[in-house]
Amino acid sequence: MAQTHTKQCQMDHNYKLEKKYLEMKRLVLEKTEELKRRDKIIALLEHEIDEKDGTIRYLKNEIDKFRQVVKPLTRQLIDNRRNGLESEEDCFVMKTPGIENTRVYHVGEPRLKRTAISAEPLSSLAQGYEMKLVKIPKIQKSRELIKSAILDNDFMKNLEMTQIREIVDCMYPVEYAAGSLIIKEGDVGSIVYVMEEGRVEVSRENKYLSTMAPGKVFGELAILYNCKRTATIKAATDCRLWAIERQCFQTIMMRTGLIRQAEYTDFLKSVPIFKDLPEDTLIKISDVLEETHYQNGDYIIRQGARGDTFFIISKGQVKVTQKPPNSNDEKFIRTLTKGDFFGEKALQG
Ligand SMILES: Nc1ncnc2c1ncn2[C@@H]1O[C@@H]2COP(=O)(O)O[C@H]2[C@H]1O
Repeated sequence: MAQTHTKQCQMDHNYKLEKKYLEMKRLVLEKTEELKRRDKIIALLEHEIDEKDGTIRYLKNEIDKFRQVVKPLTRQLIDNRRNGLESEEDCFVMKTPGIENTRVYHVGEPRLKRTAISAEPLSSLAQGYEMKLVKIPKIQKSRELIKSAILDNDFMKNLEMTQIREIVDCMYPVEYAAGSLIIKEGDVGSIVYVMEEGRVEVSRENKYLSTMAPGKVFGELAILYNCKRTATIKAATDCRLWAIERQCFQTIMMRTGLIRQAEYTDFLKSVPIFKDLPEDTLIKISDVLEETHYQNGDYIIRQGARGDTFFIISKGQVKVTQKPPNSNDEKFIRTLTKGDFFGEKALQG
């Protein structure tokens, strides 16, 4: 009897132990699964951090590039001020012809005041820059690569599509062996490159800045801003690049500028108040005209705001309204159409 009782106790004990063991096993499995889930989250977060680090590095380099071009321009501005040139626009002359005409305002984009104006009319700049453009045949894949590299570059993405197409047409292939020097910091630059194959390393004063892979533009700053090469670029592997010479690049900029100048001059001739002005005055006015787009319902000028822009309508209609004092209701005054102008008080200073 006592033996049976002991056996029963032993069985109960074993049963409890087994139950506990199974419970522990379940817990271990649960925790292992939990750990795996957490490891996955950690891996995801680490990947996100890596990506963000990459973006930060990229943005730091973009800021660095902007600094490189702003520095000499600011220095020039300060020097000119010291030398007695008062007006900001008199001092701030970008020497690259046509560049100032490459900005395209997209619908809905807030309008910015032009900050860099060449003092010389386009027509005089054209002389000496115009050259015959030679088109280099290339496969569609390379054409796409060059185009998307330009559109990916903050300094070139605002070029017009016709200009981008011509740059794509004119780029010619060049090759550099691993280790060779492509651009030397401080040199006078004459070529803009697009990477097709390989990797290049960018450095300044022997300090590493970044590595560039296919689909990137480099060497654009010296050509766009007429400054010395802002960094050194070496081929980290064998590289296949596309290149375009400064003169060819400027001819493309110039051509579009001149075509636009002719279009604007023609437009001004169709506006009654301008039509009797001499041709050279019309050309000067067309050099400083900027095309701006507004969507239906957008306000162009607000009553009471300080005006600094004179507008001529080239397409569409503009409604003029006025709020009488002590009233919130806008009273319709008139509708203006093509050739009409407004904001003329801005011209009187
Ligand atoms: N911080 C940077 N990161 C990446 N590229 C740069 C940086 N600074 C300059 N560059 C590129 O290096 C090129 C050197 O010649 P450029 O100054 O003509 O144009 C420059 C840019 O294309």
